[in-house]
Amino acid sequence: MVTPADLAIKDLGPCRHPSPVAEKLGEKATVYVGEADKVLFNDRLSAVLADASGERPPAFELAGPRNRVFWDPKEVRAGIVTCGGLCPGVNNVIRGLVLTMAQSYGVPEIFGFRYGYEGLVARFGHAPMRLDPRSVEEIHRMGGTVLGTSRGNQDPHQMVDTLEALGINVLFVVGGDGTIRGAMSLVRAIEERRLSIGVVGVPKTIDNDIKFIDRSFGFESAFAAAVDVIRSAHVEASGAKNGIGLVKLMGRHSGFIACAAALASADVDVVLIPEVHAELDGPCGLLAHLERRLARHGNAVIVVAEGAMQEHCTSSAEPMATDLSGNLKLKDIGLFLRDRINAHFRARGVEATLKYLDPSYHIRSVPASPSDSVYCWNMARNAVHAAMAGNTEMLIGRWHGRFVHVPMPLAVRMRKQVNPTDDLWMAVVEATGQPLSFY
Ligand SMILES: Nc1ncnc2c1ncn2[C@@H]1O[C@H](COP(=O)(O)OP(=O)(O)O)[C@@H](O)[C@H]1O
Ligand SMILES: O=P(O)(O)OC[C@H]1O[C@](O)(COP(=O)(O)O)[C@@H](O)[C@@H]1O
Repeated sequence: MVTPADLAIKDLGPCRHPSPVAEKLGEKATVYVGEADKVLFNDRLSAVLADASGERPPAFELAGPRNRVFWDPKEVRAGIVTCGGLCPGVNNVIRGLVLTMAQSYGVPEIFGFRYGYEGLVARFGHAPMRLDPRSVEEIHRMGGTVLGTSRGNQDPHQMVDTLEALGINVLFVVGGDGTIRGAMSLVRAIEERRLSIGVVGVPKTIDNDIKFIDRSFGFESAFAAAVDVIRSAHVEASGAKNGIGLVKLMGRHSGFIACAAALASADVDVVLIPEVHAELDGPCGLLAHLERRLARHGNAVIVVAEGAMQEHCTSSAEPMATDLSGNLKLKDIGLFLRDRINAHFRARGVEATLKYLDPSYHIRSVPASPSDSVYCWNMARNAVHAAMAGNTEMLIGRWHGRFVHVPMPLAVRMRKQVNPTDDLWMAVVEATGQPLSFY
């Protein structure tokens, strides 16, 4: 077995050291490439990956400030862009990037590109914002992103045109898997032109579904907001005869928000997530379970992740629509369940009162919680340290409690999902008393 001490720089696997930016500048390159003791080797992950694909396990360089930096801070013109869906803490990350660049390194010019990757394409006419410590002083108090965001693919060459025209040499992308893929195509275009521009990512996902990020920023704030809504659903359900509270939460492919919010509220009787198949009908189906629950307790609270049970409301004949970024547009499982549950009890002559709550956009637009605020700050400052050290095509990860440098291609290779045989799902099953699956 390989141990950290065995890992020389050449064994860093897919990490790009020295970075392509450093390689291009040859003699001028002074990038600090790390030492063996700065490398985090992950046994558990190695076992998983080796089993699945026989591939060499990845090793991550620990994040943090370096003794020597690649860029002369006085010559840095930095850019920040935020893409995809909103998430609590994006403003904290912007603020952290600006403050660390300006105050720790003395970077003189920082541009905030507006409305996601659109802001990097001249024809949209979104002039970049100038950012400095003063302009970002208060932004962490608000949800959302002061830069704006968007979905939709943009031509990487047109985006590089803008970076080149403004003389940007370090770009921070704050976004999810789509944004990271966009950043990778941007890096290809930068390389084709043999430019020296580093691209560093801060992973953003309310769904908590990016690999090598134990817990994504904003996730905790979002599920804390969901807990309040679940409480209301519980109050409504308890106050009615055969009361049912049905809460739909975000989570396209991963049910982390639903699981965490259900566990934190302790008021939930059924959790439905994309990773665990659920039948509606039959003795082991959801409807029969609900009937039994109402007979015994007189009320029930259900939390459903938006990506759960999609097979019940889509037909294979009907092509799935996509949003501008190419993400599948899901059918509304909340409304579908509301109607099916109501119809089921009506058909049986059982008087039931169902209240449906959909707080999706509410929970992702709240300001960051105190612990997410600390986390965002650490993500941002480590991203700046990584960028100043000359890294590119990487993002800041948090893996087994350590901030690390994760190559972008590795981060998007597979999606993080709830494992139905692992602790989180077991905890949900034990807390709710629901079966392992409705199947
Ligand atoms: N494969 C891809 N190649 C290039 N750009 C992409 C790709 N996938 C998504 N993008 C772009 O990245 C941005 C954010 O992607 P999106 O999927 O909307 O959100 P997120 O980054 O949160 O997953 C959008 O502008 C989108 O068009
Ligand atoms: O804002 P939109 O386009 O309605 O998107 C909703 C989607 O955005 C999310 O909140 C986050 O999605 P991304 O990570 O792709 O940005 C999903 O949970 C949800 O399905």
